[in-house]
Amino acid sequence: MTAAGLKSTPGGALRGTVRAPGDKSISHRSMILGALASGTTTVEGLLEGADVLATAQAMRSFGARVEQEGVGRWRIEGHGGFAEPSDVVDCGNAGTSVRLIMGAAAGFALCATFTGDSSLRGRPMGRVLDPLARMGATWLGRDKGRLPLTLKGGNLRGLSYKLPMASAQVKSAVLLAGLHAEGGVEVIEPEATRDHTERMLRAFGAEVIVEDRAHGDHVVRHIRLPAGQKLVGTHVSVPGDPSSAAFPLVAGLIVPGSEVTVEGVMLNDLRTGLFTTLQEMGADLTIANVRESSGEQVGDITARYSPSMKGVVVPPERAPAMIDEYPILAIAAAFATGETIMRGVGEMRVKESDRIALTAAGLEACGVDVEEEPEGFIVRGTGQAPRGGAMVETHGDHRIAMSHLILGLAAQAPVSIDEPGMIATSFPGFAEMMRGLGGDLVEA
Ligand SMILES: O=C(O)C1=C[C@@H](OP(=O)(O)O)[C@@H](O)[C@H](O)C1
Ligand SMILES: C=C(OP(=O)(O)O)C(=O)O
Repeated sequence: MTAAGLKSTPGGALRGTVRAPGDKSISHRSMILGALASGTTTVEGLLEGADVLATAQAMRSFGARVEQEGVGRWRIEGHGGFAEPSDVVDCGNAGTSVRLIMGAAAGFALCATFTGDSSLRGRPMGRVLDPLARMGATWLGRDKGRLPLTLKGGNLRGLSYKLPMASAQVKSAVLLAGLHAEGGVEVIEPEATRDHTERMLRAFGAEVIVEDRAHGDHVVRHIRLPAGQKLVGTHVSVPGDPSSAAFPLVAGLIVPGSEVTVEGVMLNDLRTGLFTTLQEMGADLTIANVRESSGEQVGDITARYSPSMKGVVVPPERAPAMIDEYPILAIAAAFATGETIMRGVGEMRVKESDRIALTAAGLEACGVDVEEEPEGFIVRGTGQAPRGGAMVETHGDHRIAMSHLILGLAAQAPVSIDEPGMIATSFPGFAEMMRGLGGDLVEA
């Protein structure tokens, strides 16, 4: 028997105020740093999505006590280090989970075998294994460092590592390994990526030195973690996830008559590239009540129906600040007039799916003119609602699923997706939230 899909049908205006679910990146890190630290870490607002729950389970297998105390409220008792797991560590669908945990584990004299679901087993791990091997870790696995693989850590040397691609996961893996490397580590970022690991390491008591150095008109970020850091448990309040808020907000922009507010959205400028881009397209997107929470700015974002959006060229250097948001940007672009050109996003091809290929295929199936390039794509909108009326294959990718369901709320005919269960990796409660705003989403 195959599981039912999910179908979204165009209907009336979306209206209401909702709260963004907890940020996935920060939720993963709160579990991992809590387990590495000595003492108690308490977390509120944790995203209880499948990806983060996989990290919680992994932290138990490395010896931490991890308990849920209420909705979004968790307690982690860390022992100041990782113990050797007695079984395979399964990180499910979560790239952030496995890459950060491999980095953290490499600092200890232990042997751990990692695996994941079929999507994660197809994703490149060499990008993390290369710097870890240069620090002295060893690993054994199949070709090109695909999972499953076994990592042996301990006795690490320091490293100065220039990131070959803009990846916060690789940066974080090196920094976490660096906690137990002789001489500390330095990561050099030609393009700044989300800085949640650096911020949270500081909140746990570590010294992290960040320096932006000008090279001509380009700024290169140097992040240094000196040797001998001790992490101490703390309290983490997780802000709302801008990558999840993107879905109800884009729905508000494209469904006629809508007004949707998402409260408590993190506004870290290394995450808000989508909102900047939508405003450049002419979207009626306003940010209010900006405040600080646990070292991050948060605000309430309101999206009002915006029938006159225009296509734009998205600057490639903005990609790290919105890398997970291109599929939903492409949906907004399909309702705008003119070309939206998205380049410098080759990293999209190595996410949960090849997101350039699947976004292009899904939009084309819904009657949208899309041109795929090796490292980007162009969406040509007509200013009219696209035809819709397709069953979109998601290859188990939560963001591809949610993006096309949002399209279906404003297209001329319903859109269905397969594998709706995967949405819970990052946004459990997505369908209920959209229904609460007035969206017609039903099993199909
Ligand atoms: O560090 C993180 O929490 C993440 C970094 C990004 O991946 P890359 O580091 O591969 O760019 C992003 O796509 C992912 O959803 C979460
Ligand atoms: C790419 C993503 O996550 P991860 O790399 O953690 O699987 C995502 O959530 O869009």
